[in-house]
Amino acid sequence: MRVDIVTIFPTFFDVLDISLIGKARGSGLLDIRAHDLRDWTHDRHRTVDDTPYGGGAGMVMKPEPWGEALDALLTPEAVLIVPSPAGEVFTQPTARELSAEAHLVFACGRYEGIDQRVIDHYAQSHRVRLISLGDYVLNGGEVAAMAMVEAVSRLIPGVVGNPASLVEESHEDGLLEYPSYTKPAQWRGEDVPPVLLSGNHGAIAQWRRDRSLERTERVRPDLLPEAPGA
Ligand SMILES: O[C@H]1NC=Nc2ccccc21
Repeated sequence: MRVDIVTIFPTFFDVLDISLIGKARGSGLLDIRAHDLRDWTHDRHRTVDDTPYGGGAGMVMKPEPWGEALDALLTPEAVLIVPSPAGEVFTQPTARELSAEAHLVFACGRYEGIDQRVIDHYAQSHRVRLISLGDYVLNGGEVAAMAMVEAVSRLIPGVVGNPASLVEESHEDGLLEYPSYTKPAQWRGEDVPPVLLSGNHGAIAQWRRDRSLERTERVRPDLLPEAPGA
């Protein structure tokens, strides 16, 4: 998978050089590149924003630099992802969908966002998706893009060493993950649940399922299968 990220803070994505994503980049499984939007400006101040038509606080990102950057980076099959609080909420099914794509281009907006004409222009020729991380306010799209790149990349075969570890995870089966334990069997007077030491795989699977349902019911009842809209 190829991933292009356009941002005014390209060094923000240096962190992608480490850990699993870094290894996958090295092995060619992932081709992730961060680009500085200002490379597509031509004035002395490398201007990327201006005051909003209609007035109001804040600044809006100008369409020209975005047009030049996206013309340079988009391929016909690319999905243009615009992190935005006005977008669909990013979920594990979204991550799974996007992990099947060949090319993702993230347009990270700052300030009050990107001139709407950029989104409308590319929607005529490409699949464009506005995606929100959730109902809270960030200063720009970079943190959202980072979260999405990690959630999507780890689903690509070969990126995460043991694919089985992708299955028993929170939200993979639609429920929250059961609690996990490792050695020592006793710690500060607390014992590991005995069933986990029993070697009875059927009982262990049942215990884990019960804990997963219990936790989901307590913390995220909206995820339960019979919940409306689940
Ligand atoms: O305001 C944030 N809320 C959720 N997602 C976002 C994505 C990009 C920019 C800003 C946000």
